[in-house]
Amino acid sequence: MSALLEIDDLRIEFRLATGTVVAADGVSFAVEAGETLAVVGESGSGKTATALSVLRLNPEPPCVYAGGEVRLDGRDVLRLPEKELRRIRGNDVAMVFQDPMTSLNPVKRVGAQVAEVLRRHQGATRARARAAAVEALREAGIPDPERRAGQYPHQLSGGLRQRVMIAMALVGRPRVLIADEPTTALDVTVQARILDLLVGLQRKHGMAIVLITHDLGVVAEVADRVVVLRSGQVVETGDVVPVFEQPQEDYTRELLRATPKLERV
Ligand SMILES: Nc1ncnc2c1ncn2[C@@H]1O[C@H](COP(=O)(O)OP(=O)(O)OP(=O)(O)O)[C@@H](O)[C@H]1O
Repeated sequence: MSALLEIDDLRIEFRLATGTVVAADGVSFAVEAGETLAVVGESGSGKTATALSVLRLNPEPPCVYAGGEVRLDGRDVLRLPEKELRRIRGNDVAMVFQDPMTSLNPVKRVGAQVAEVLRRHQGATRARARAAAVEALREAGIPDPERRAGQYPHQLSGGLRQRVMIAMALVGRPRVLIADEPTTALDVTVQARILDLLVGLQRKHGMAIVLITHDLGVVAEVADRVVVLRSGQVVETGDVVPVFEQPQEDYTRELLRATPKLERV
């Protein structure tokens, strides 16, 4: 049986005037419903390029998907027509990024931004989308969501803005959530609350999470499995506890050494 999301021997190239950068060089991993898979590795190892490939969101050009497949329910996303890709984005697969200020529209009320996702992807009526948006904000842990829905991004704290992003990502009930450094910009206590929120929503809805992070403390706290990337290649993969307790590769050991404290191990 095939997994919900399977990345199979993926090769991503950025063909630049200065030469070709290989961001993914034969990357393979799979994620099941209800599971959290962390992708870790130093800066430039290909984490984000690999994550964006799941929705075919790397800019083409300079990006070329030069080999392999990204299968969602067995269908290769990289070979789907744009119309079907649009249906998958926000419906089956959603993303949360590091910096909500750049992803939110500064001149639009946050409730309307959440509602728009539903209208765009699911053709919901205005009234239903509005009600669902308030519910999504509530589910994302935003107090007094009716009032907050009428506010603009700059009126919210960084933590609340990230919760709005999570509401936008989850309002379409995606089966896969790709979270790229979702808490990196936040201070430590807010980080912990946002991670708790994601884990809670995952339990409730059974979605798969692909968590991109350089923070192995976060991985230890929330992930089931981990993929260690280096220069576009998977150097080590497995369940988090054995990989962290007995890493097989020097590169993984170095990453672990660079992490100040790991609570679970
Ligand atoms: N749009 C792009 N145009 C050109 N090169 C790119 C582009 N996106 C990524 N790259 C290159 O691909 C390689 C992998 O980048 P990627 O952003 O996936 O790494 P990363 O592991 O996510 O790093 P970070 O932790 O710094 O975000 C890097 O060499 C990067 O410069």
